[in-house]
Amino acid sequence: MSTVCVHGMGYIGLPTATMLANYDHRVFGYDTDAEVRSKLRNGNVHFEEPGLRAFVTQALESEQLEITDEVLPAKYHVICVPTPFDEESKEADLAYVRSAGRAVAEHLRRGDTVILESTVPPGTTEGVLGPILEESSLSAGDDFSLVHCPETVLPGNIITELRENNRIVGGVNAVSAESAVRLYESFVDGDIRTATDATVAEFVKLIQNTFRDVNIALANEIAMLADDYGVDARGAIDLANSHPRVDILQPGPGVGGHCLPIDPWFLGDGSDRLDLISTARRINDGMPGYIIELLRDELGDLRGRTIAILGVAYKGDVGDTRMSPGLALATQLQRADIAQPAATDGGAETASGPAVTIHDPHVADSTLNLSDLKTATTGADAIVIATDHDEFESLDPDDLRAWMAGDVVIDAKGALSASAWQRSGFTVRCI
Ligand SMILES: NC(=O)c1ccc[n+]([C@@H]2O[C@H](COP(=O)([O-])OP(=O)(O)OC[C@H]3O[C@@H](n4cnc5c(N)ncnc54)[C@H](O)[C@@H]3O)[C@@H](O)[C@H]2O)c1
Ligand SMILES: CC(=O)N[C@@H]1[C@@H](OP(=O)(O)OP(=O)(O)OC[C@H]2O[C@@H](n3ccc(=O)[nH]c3=O)[C@H](O)[C@@H]2O)O[C@H](CO)[C@@H](O)[C@@H]1O
Repeated sequence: MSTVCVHGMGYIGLPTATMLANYDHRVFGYDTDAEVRSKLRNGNVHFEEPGLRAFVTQALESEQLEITDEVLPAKYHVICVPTPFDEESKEADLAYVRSAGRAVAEHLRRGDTVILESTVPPGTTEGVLGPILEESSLSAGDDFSLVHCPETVLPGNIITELRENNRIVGGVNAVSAESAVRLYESFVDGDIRTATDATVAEFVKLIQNTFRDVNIALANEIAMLADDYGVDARGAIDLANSHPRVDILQPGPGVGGHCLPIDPWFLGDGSDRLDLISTARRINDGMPGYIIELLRDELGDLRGRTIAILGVAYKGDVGDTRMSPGLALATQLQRADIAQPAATDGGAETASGPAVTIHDPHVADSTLNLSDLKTATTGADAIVIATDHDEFESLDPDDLRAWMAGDVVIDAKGALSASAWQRSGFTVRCI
C-alpha cells in the first residue's frame, strides 16, 4: 500500500481519496478551501452523492484518510482540481492545475508519481504540468512519473463507477504508466488500458464527452423536427433505437454539468477544426430558447406572466447546478428583450420579462430564490419541467391545476404522463 496525496476534495477528488483510503492506502486529502476541509473533518460532505457520506465516514474513522491543511509528501500525487472554461477567451482556465503543480513541485521526491485526473486540453500534462513540476529540478519520466488518467464517473453513481469503469492511463513514458496502473489496480475492477502517451489519454476523454454532447444535439434537433411534423419525439427515438446499430440519446432542455458543455471546446484549444462539434454545442445551448418559443406558442406575449421552473439541477437526482439548463432558462426568460417575439408594438424596448419562480427539491443554494412546490406554482401561468428528478414523476396534476392560474406544462424531460396531465385539464408540450 502507498501514501497518496489527493489535491481537490470535490466531486472527483473526495470519492477518489475515500476509495483509496478504504482500500488501505494512507491518504492525505488536501483542498485549498478551508470551509470544505472543516466540513469534511466533521464528516459532512458538501455536495449530494448517494452513499458518499457513509463512505467518507468509514475512511475518516479508519484514519486511512486525513484531511490536511497543506500538501504533504507522498508516493502518489493525484490532482483533481477544477478546469473551467473561460467563456471570454474561449480557453481552458488552467490556473488551478498550475497552482496544484507548483504545490506538488515543492514536495516532489525522486520515485514519486504525479497523476493529473482533471479534464484538460490535449497536451496539458506534458506541456503545462510537466514543466511546472520540473521546477523541482527533477525530470519527468526519469526522476518522477507523470501521467494523465481521465476520470469518467457519472455523478449520481460515482462510487460504483469508480470501481467498475474502465480506466485509461497515459504516461510520459512506460515507467510512468506502469506506476499509475499499480495504483489503480488496487481498487479498479474494470480494465485498465494504457494509452501511447498522456496527450492521447487527454484526447480520448474529450472525444468521449463530445460523442455524448453531439448525440444529444442530434436528439434535440430531432425533437424540434418531430414537433413540426406532429410526431412524438421520444416515442420515435425509442422505435428508431430498436435498430441494432442506432442509439440516439434523449432530447431535453439543454446540456448542463461541469463536463459535457465544456469539454468539447477543449478540443478546439490546439486546432481550429471544430465544426460539427461547435454546431452541436450551439444546438444544445439553444434549447432554453426553444422552450421560450413553446411558451410563446401557448401564452403569446410573456410579459406579465408567471413561469414556474421545476428543476434547476443540471440533471435528475443530483444537487449540482453548474451550467444548469433550468437556470439558463430562468435567466433568458427574465431578459426583457426575449419577452416579446417582435417589436410589433414597440414593446421589446420597454418590455420586462415574465416573473420566474423556481423549485428544486435537490438544490440547496441560498443565492437562488428557491421556493417550495406550492409557493413556486401558485398563480403560475405555465410550468416547465427542466430536470427529471424522481420526485417530479409523482407530481399530482390536480394539485397543480388547483394552485396555478394557467394550464400550460412544458415537459422538457419526458418526466410526466402527458395523457394524465391532459385529463386534468393541462395543455402539455413535450420535448
Ligand atoms: N464532476 C464530474 O462529474 C467530473 C467527472 C470527470 C472529470 N471531472 C473533472 O475533474 C476535475 C474536478 O472536477 P470536480 O467536479 O471534482 O470539481 P469540484 O469543483 O467539485 O472540486 C474541485 C475542488 O478542488 C479545490 N481546489 C482548487 N484548487 C486547488 C488546489 N490548487 N489544490 C487543492 N485543491 C484545490 C476546490 O476548492 C474544490 O473543492 C475537473 O477537471 C473536471 O472537469 C469531473
Ligand atoms: C461520456 C459520459 O457519459 N460522460 C459522463 C458525463 O457526466 P454528466 O453527469 O455530465 O453526463 P450526463 O448524464 O450525460 O448529463 C449531462 C447533461 O446532458 C443531459 N442529457 C443527458 C443524456 C441524454 O440522453 N440527454 C440529455 O439531455 C443531462 O440532462 C445533463 O444536463 O461527464 C462526466 C464528466 O466528464 C463523465 O465522468 C461521465 O462519464
